[in-house]
Amino acid sequence: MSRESLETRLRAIGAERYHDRHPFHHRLHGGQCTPDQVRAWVINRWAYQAAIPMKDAAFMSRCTDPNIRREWRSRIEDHDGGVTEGGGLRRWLKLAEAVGLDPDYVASGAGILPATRFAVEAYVHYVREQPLLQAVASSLTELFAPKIHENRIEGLLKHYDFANDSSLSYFRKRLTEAPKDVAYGLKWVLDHADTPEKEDMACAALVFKTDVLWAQLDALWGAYVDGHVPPGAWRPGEGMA
Ligand SMILES: O=C(O)c1cc(C(=O)O)c2c(n1)C(=O)C(=O)c1cc(C(=O)O)[nH]c1-2
Repeated sequence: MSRESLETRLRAIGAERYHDRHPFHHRLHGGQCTPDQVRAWVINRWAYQAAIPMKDAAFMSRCTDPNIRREWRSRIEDHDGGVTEGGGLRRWLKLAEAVGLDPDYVASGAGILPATRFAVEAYVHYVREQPLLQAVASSLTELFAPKIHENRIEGLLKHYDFANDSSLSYFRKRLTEAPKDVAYGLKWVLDHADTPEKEDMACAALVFKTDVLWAQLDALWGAYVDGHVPPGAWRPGEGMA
């Protein structure tokens, strides 16, 4: 298979399975979420945000080639930032404050849905344990992230009072961060998936990752749209500023 056809295959996986197609995102971006459903999303998505730099550290701990580590380390910097200015994590907590939550509550990870925690942990374990090709390929959902971030900025600004440049700064910043990460990741995968078996492995990694993302939104829907909140998970009214 050529590089082009592998890239086409990877993009087709996104077109079919990326979480922009999930009904929770349609609801969120279309203005149909209640304030508590938005809060539930902010609280649970923190689990993913908090785990991303840890999975990138796990990835880097496995790289013997300093060239890969040099490229990869900005991902951790993007999320953690410096002591004074912070990074993506701190920007996420600005969103938490804007929707009325106590940022310390959100950052504590309390109230996160069990299925969300399991999905996020599965991603970190996957990147720690699978061959590097799959570990890199699993990050390629970011090929599809700028489009969902743009749609989200537009949808939230249009429909919700809490949305403004400050509360949505996380997403705005990702629009410039994600493309550089994914350009490197995609090239690396296309360079290294040089047999049909490896191509299949790269595609399977991307499918796995779309499942990680989808499962988090299924959990959110079950708890806060259908109303089956599991024991110990956040209940409206908790963790408010
Ligand atoms: O809002 C989203 O839909 C979304 C999706 C993804 C993704 O596709 O995994 C990431 C992000 N955002 C994101 O902000 C982010 O920093 C990020 C890092 C990664 C990764 O796998 O390394 N995915 C994503």
